[in-house]
Amino acid sequence: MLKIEHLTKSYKNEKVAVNDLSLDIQAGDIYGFIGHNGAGKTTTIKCVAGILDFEQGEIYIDGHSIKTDPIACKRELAYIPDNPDLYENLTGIQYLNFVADIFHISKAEREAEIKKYSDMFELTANLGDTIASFSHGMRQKLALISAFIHKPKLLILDEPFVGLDPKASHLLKEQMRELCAAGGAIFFSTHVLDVAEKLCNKIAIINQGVLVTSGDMETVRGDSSLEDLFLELVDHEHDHQ
Ligand SMILES: Nc1ncnc2c1ncn2[C@@H]1O[C@H](COP(=O)(O)OP(=O)(O)OP(=O)(O)O)[C@@H](O)[C@H]1O
Repeated sequence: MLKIEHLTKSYKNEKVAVNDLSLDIQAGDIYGFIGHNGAGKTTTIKCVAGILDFEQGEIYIDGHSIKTDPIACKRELAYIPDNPDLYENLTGIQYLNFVADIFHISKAEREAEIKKYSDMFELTANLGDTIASFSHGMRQKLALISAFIHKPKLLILDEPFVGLDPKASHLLKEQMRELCAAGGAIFFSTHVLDVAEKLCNKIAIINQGVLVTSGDMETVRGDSSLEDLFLELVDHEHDHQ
C-alpha cells in the first residue's frame, strides 16, 4: 500500500533530515513510526503526503508514484498533520462539505458519513461554528472526521494523540483498527510508546534521519519493552557520535 524506497531529503540549510530510508507498509498494517525530537518523522510523513519534495528515492502509494502521479496518490490517502491548519473562516460543516466535494462524495453518502463521525467524536453541535473558534482538540477531531468520511486506503497521521481527550483517543484507536480490518493501512508517528506497543503490528525507529530498525512488533521488540528497546537503540547511536 505504501512503499518508501531509499528516501533522502535535505533542507535548504543542507541538513540531511532523512537519509536513505526504506519502508514497506501493507494493507492491514498499523505501522508506528517513532524517534526522538528532530529525528525526521514529520519530514518523512510530509514526503509521503506529497507536501515536500525530495531529492532521492521513490514513494509509491497503491502502486502510484507520488512524484509522477501525485493526484492518483492523493485520491487514496488522508493526511492529518500534528497541528491541523484548517480554513479559519469556514464553519466546521462548510469544511467537511469542501473535503467531500474534493473527493466527489455524493450528497446522501456525505450526510450519512458526516453524521456518523461527527456524532462519534461529539462535534455535531459545533459544526455550525467557525473553525477560528475551535480548540486545538476540536480542530484535530474535525480533521479526523474529514479523513474518515472519504474512506482512505492509506491514513497518515503525525502525532495523532497529542491534544485529544481520553475518549477521543480511544475512539480514534478503534477507528484505526476498523480501517485496517477493512483492508486499509495506517502509518503514524508517535512519542507515546505505550500506545504504539498496544496498537501497532509493525514499528519503525528512526534516529537522526536514519532507520535504526523496522518490522513486526514482536520480532523488533523481542523480549524487551518498546521503551527499553527505543532507549537502548537511540542512546547507543548517540554514544557513537
Ligand atoms: N523547514 C525546515 N528547514 C530546515 N530544517 C528543517 C525544517 N524542518 C525540519 N528541519 C530539520 O530536519 C530535521 C528533522 O525534523 P522533523 O520535523 O522531520 O523531525 P521529527 O522527528 O518530526 O521531530 P518531532 O518529534 O520534534 O516532531 C531536524 O533536524 C529539523 O531541524
